[in-house]
Amino acid sequence: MKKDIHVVGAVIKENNKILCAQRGPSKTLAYKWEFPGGKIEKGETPQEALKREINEEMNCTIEIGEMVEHTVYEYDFGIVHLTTYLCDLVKGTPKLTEHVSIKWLPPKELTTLDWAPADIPAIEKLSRL
Ligand SMILES: Nc1nc2c([nH]c(=O)n2[C@H]2C[C@H](O)[C@@H](COP(=O)(O)OP(=O)(O)OP(=O)(O)O)O2)c(=O)[nH]1
Repeated sequence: MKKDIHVVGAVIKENNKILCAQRGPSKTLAYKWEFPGGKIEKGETPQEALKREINEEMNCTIEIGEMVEHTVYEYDFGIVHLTTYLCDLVKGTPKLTEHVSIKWLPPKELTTLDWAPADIPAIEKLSRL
């Protein structure tokens, strides 16, 4: 049986643009675009996990708002349960640490990137904003 992987992603919005991050070459889903975030650890709420991940990954602090989308997507390596939240930056500027590239795009241009398949429902919702 495939393992269930519970993941949270931050849709960070500033000046009507959304932060998009590109995965590195040595990762699963190499070079795909995603929302910064990661796996929820034991005992964490989704919100706690997301704040921790953004702190670790991008060196900044966020405030978490409404949920955007929840999707379940079966990859060959496991079943990803992805929940995305609208977020505001409260401290710091997102830095490249784990990702090879980051971009700020207006919602309507999000579909121009090659997103991880689990993200597509969120991208479709956001691109209609
Ligand atoms: N952070 C994030 N992960 C996503 C998104 N969409 C999506 O399918 N994923 C997948 C990629 C990973 O398999 C998993 C998140 O794991 P992670 O971010 O903590 O770990 P990782 O990059 O080191 O991944 P891995 O190489 O260990 O699989 O969820 C997304 O928008 N954001």
